[in-house]
Amino acid sequence: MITEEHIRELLNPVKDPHIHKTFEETGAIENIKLKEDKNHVSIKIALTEPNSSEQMQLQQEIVGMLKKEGVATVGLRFTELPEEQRKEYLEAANEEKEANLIGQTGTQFISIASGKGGVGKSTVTVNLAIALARLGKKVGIVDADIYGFSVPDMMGIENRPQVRGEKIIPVERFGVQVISMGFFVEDNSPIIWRGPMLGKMLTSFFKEVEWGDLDYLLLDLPPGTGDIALDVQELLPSSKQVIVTTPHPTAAFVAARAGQMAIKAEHELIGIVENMSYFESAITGQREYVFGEGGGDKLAEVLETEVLGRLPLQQPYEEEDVFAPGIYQEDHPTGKIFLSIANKINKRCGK
Ligand SMILES: Nc1ncnc2c1ncn2[C@@H]1O[C@H](COP(=O)(O)OP(=O)(O)OP(=O)(O)O)[C@@H](O)[C@H]1O
Repeated sequence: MITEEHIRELLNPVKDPHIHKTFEETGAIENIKLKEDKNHVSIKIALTEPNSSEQMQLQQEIVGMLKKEGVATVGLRFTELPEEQRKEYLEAANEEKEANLIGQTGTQFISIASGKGGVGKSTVTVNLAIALARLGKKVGIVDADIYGFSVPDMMGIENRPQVRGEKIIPVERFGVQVISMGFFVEDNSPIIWRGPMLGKMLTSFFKEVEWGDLDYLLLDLPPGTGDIALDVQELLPSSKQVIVTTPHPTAAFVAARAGQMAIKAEHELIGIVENMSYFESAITGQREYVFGEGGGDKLAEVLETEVLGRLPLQQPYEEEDVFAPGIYQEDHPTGKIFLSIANKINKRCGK
């Protein structure tokens, strides 16, 4: 009959499927009981994620191993590792996964999401990235808004990325490293993308680009809660999210769905940016709430987060020497609001 010691020896190198640590490292084997008369073994094992599909596979693997050693029947019981240990392991595994993706550790991914199109998501992404760079941070943008990529135009980028060896070098503008779907499309022609291609495209934007050392990588996602948003949640499990809405209650209601999806996937919501909040008359200074009021606050209440800032309805200055139609200069009233939002985000991310 097999001994307890032999079972431990056999199972110690088996890995917890979600964190790639061995049972010996996690202390997963909580209990082993042998019934010699019936040649029966029962084992209690603690995992980071019990009841997953990976657990079924593991179960078969362990039963197979023990039967090979002559055990007649095997009873397995799975429990969860203690919460603190579990959290620590999962966070480390997430970081490792993301570091493998872009070839470095310590980058905070922030996805910029909205419920519907045209609310200013790309405007917020590029200006927030530039504001973070103005604070001295190393910042990148992935323009993953495949149907409506507008980042290159907004930033006035005319050149295309260079290729060095196997890697694509992002285009640098205003101190921000940029990769956009728009760089890889001829003549602005529309693209028809299907599910699996989207996932591949996003992975290439991380893996095949030489990002260098980044503090923040901002992702401009397509509006809504489609495939790309799901891919991001899968690929970047510790990414945080900022939601852009207009003050109109309907826009906020739609944006709530994007936020709820992030919460479900345990992604931290940093907060809401309310865009086109008001129009301020240059003559009288009086504010008019052209698109309604209260959307951002309502959304923050529903999603239990805060409004990071409210942006007025106002165009950037047109400066010929730095012509970039979507960028607010540092001394522009809206540029100052972006700096204040960037400061809040920086504090929240502990950078
Ligand atoms: N606060 C603002 N004041 C004036 N114009 C703005 C403001 N915010 C955005 N815009 C303008 O509104 C238009 C849409 O903005 P933007 O492309 O950022 O939205 P989006 O949500 O990313 O849209 P899409 O989902 O279609 O990509 C742009 O022309 C932009 O310049």
